[in-house]
Amino acid sequence: METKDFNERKAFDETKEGVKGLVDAHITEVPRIFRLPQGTFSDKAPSLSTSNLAIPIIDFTDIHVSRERVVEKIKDAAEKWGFFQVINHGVPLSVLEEMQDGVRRFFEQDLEVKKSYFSREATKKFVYNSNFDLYSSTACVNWRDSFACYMAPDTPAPEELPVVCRDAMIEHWKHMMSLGALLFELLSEALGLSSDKLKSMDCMKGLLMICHYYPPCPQPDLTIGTNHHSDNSFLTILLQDQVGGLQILHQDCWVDVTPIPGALVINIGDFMQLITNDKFISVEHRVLSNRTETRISVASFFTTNLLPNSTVYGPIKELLSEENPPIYRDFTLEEYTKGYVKKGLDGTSHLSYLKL
Ligand SMILES: O=C(O)CCC(=O)C(=O)O
Ligand SMILES: [Fe+2]
Repeated sequence: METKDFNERKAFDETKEGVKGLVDAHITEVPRIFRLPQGTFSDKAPSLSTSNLAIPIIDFTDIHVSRERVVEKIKDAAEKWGFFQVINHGVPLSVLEEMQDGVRRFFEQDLEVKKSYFSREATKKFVYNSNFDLYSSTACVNWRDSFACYMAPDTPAPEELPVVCRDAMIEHWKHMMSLGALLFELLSEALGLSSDKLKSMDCMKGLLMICHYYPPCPQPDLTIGTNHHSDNSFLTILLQDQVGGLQILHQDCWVDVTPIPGALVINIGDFMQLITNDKFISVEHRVLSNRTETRISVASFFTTNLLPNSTVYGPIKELLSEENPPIYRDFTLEEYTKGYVKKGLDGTSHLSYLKL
């Protein structure tokens, strides 16, 4: 990173006010460090023929009576899209709405209180900052502020969480654990394995909750809310509001993940692609900025990421054969995540790092 770039990033960081601070100061032009390289949006625009493509929507209403049908749909979505939306998943709408309100309350609270949570220390339970990869990524800084908290395996005590979003986070986390358990069962079945296979591999041991706040942007075409990336998780459950802007790369086209009230977006992460030996795919996605509205999202990542965890993962033996030999070497989540964080969301996949 050039010195000029570094200095500008540091100055931004030291305000501890994030992107919201710039917007509150009524800037009219996007600062240099947030600007995308020219032409970014012209490479893979959704073409006319694919603009009506939509990621699968799976209804869990009758899951108890038609589990096989749901498993079939999940299998198809995990193999071809890496993304699907779930409706009638059992998480009450009030819990989801309260979580979004909690995120808004956190970012819009008294500035000094908010700044007291500002940190880049990976060991802290709860951290608020803007762009986790601010000092490592060579890509432009993103138009987004975030806070992050490991909710499992060691769930924080309520006092360790900000008062404005504490109850909402705990309630949301409980529901993510039960929905996560169901999803890991269904995914195991979709792989032709016993229902508890993925859970028994500790895929849900860790849950990292990251809440994003995307302020409106005066020049949305010059920057981006989240650079394209795939997730370093086994599975991610995403709650997005109704603003829109999330897109996934499908058959070389960017496809909108259109918000559906009450739905949750589910996506396969890198670790799932690795252990399924590419049967399920971890798909790249990004978030566009917009001129008028603040967007809020809550991502629940099933992973222990940087927490100490010596479990060694590799392609699941039962899925391998002579015709389907392992594509990836063994790894730990910590090792993978260190490389992922160092690289940052620079638009390249980290999966190739483990290729045999
Ligand atoms: O804000 C979103 O909708 C997506 C965020 C995301 O992709 C992530 O946190 O990995
Ligand atoms: Fe993501």
